[in-house]
Amino acid sequence: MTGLGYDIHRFKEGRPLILGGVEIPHTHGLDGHSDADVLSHAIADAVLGAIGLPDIGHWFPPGDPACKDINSLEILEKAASLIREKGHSLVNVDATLIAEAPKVLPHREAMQANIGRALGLPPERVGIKATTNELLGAIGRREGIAAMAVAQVD
Ligand SMILES: C[C@@](CO)(OP(=O)(O)O)[C@H](O)COP(=O)(O)OP(=O)(O)OC[C@H]1O[C@@H](n2ccc(N)nc2=O)[C@H](O)[C@@H]1O
Repeated sequence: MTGLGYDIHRFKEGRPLILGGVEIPHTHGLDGHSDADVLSHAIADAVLGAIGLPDIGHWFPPGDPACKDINSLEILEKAASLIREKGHSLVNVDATLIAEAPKVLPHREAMQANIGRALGLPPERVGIKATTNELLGAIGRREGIAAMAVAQVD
């Protein structure tokens, strides 16, 4: 089965920028109730969607004090454990980050390692790409970062 995930977060000054569990130097971080790791959120929704489970907002409700500043690698761990509990196994995930800045690909291997560890996958089964939005729309105006992902589950 295949699952699809999408997320977007606004930039906010004074927050660290966390993507795939890696803190990336930048002028702004992302706003959110959790650590706002937009990449991990998109991947988690793809994993959950592959077997028809409710999305991350169901398991980690926005505004729930228990989720305040949560490390989103924990969200990935939860998604992967739900897959295993239901008797399925994760085959691979693939994601694209959409951001004008900063350059994220220098951090690709660190993100692959973190996400792979959280999901129980080797790094080569965690695809991470990035693209700009060619200066178009909110992402093009550097107002935030979006991510989309797919997951394959047996
Ligand atoms: C990771 C967490 C941890 O608290 O917070 P953030 O760091 O993003 O703020 C949340 O799980 C982040 O959940 P996320 O799914 O992005 O939040 P929202 O967009 O506000 O959606 C919350 C819930 O409302 C549901 N929803 C959303 C839009 C819509 N038109 N109808 C809906 O029923 C979604 O299915 C989701 O379960």
